[in-house]
Amino acid sequence: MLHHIGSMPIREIIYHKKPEFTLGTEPHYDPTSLTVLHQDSVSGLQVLVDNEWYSIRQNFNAFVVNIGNTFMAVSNGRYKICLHRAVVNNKTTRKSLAFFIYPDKDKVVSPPTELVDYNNPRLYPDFTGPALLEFTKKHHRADTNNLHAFSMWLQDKNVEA
Ligand SMILES: O=C(O)CCC(=O)C(=O)O
Ligand SMILES: [Fe+2]
Repeated sequence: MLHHIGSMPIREIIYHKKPEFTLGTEPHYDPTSLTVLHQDSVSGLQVLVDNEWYSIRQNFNAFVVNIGNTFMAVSNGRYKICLHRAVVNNKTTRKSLAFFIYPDKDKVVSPPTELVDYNNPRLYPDFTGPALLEFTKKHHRADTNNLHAFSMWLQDKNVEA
């Protein structure tokens, strides 16, 4: 289900219970700037740290804030994306509200000059939100070179244009 508040979509995700271990979402990075998640009292969200999956303790009174690829690019790599997935519970249906924050469509994503210097060269080229979304839809990459792959794709696209 997709609701819109201004240009910012909120999605209600319902994971119906399944008897066997099933993935609700494949491991992925969010293309957003930030994703704000509100989870009900059923656990299911997991993050990959040092090659191990850890469950995020569910807390109805808290939000989980995920850094997306756009934020990683705008911070010139200082803030890191985190691979995550949702697993389906075998006893209870789980509900999660996801609030996806994207840059305005026509804004160029570029890090502030303060974050770029000799020791911290530009990691990613300028891009727009819609270009990153197009890439994410076409190539669902869940590896740490996600933004690098996007940069290469963007270059090829610009050469073609
Ligand atoms: O259901 C969740 O808690 C996570 C959903 C998610 O990662 C996403 O929609 O990008
Ligand atoms: Fe996600």
